[in-house]
Amino acid sequence: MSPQTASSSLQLNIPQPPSKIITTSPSPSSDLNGHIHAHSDSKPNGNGDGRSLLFDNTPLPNNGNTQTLNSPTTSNSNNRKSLDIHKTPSELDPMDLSRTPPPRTFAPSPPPPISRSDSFTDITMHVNVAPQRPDGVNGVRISKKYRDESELSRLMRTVDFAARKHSCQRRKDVDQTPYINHPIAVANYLSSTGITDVKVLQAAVLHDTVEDTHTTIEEIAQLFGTDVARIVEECTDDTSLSGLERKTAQLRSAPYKSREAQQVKLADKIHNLESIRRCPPVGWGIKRIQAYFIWAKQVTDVCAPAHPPLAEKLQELYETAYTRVDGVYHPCHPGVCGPLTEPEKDLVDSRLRGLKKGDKVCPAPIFF
Ligand SMILES: Nc1nc2c(ncn2[C@@H]2O[C@H](COP(=O)(O)OP(=O)(O)O)[C@@H](OP(=O)(O)OP(=O)(O)O)[C@H]2O)c(=O)[nH]1
Repeated sequence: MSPQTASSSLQLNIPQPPSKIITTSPSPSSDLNGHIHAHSDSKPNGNGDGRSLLFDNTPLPNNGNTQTLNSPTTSNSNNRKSLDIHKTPSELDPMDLSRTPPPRTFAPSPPPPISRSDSFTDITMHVNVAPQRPDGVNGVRISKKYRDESELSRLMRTVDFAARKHSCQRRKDVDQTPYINHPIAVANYLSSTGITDVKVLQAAVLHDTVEDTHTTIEEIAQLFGTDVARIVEECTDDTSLSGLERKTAQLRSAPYKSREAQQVKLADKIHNLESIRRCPPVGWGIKRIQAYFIWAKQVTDVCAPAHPPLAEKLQELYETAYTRVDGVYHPCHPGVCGPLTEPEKDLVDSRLRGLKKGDKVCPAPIFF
């Protein structure tokens, strides 16, 4: 949790259809009962040695019951990941996320399955979700005064809203970069790689507001519409879970998120990974960096078909990202990275030059 804000949480019931087939539409991202959790926390500026975040990257043998999720862009075909969708959660080793399946069938009387045809993940899933309530996000209408607004104006209002919400928060890097730089960068990754759907860009800008600030999904629905609110909800982790549980939950729910939420996820991860490569969070050792890369690749491999241009950039990052810790060069993703060349060593050095714990940080923000 952030040093700036106290932590509290409230639980909201977001109404959903009683039972539905997940194709590319809203997912059980927060939990599978249709609950989402709105939090008034800010990001932990936590440090750690990564001991609790070490994930096995060993590919599973395909036993015929396994759905293989392939990155479309990888030049490294032996890095494909398999998710066994037939084990129950209790059969899983929580430390072994490469073996973590997505949730199984939850609907008591499932309707006929419909295949996901817009991507080659081709997984069919029934999820039992909470019944619709009239007071949830489905019943929320965007405020009248915003209904005739231009898209550009709405996008700028979104950026302004997120900037206010994140104004007290800082990233975990040594410079304590203003937190808002992250959601803006996430939206920029999307718009610069061909995403023109303003709702996706708005959701990218807002994607951490519910998880990390005093913002509710209803507030977002009222100000920016239910489509944006749903994407944000899909990108919101349940912060009542432990860090490891959240990582597991992201892996499990990733295949069932809407295309739009998967696009935001890809951009979110690429910015976090680039940030780690350029300037790792203070206190992160190599084990924690590698654990984050290994886990992030598992998530982004699943989301890759939603936006191939970003998936390609991610693959390149996994194959080339090195970092240096205590004078030793390490691949950020040990399973995928190629050998480090001399020019790349210089690149790593120039990125990390002068970076050390306890360095003077940016001036403190001015509050009005
Ligand atoms: N790389 C990087 N991450 C930072 C920095 N400052 C804050 N973060 C946030 O920290 C999270 C990654 O750190 P973790 O240790 O894995 O997560 P945790 O603090 O939430 O447990 C990301 O949260 P998230 O957006 O919810 O993403 P994710 O964990 O869902 O990927 C990221 O946005 C920074 O300087 N560099």
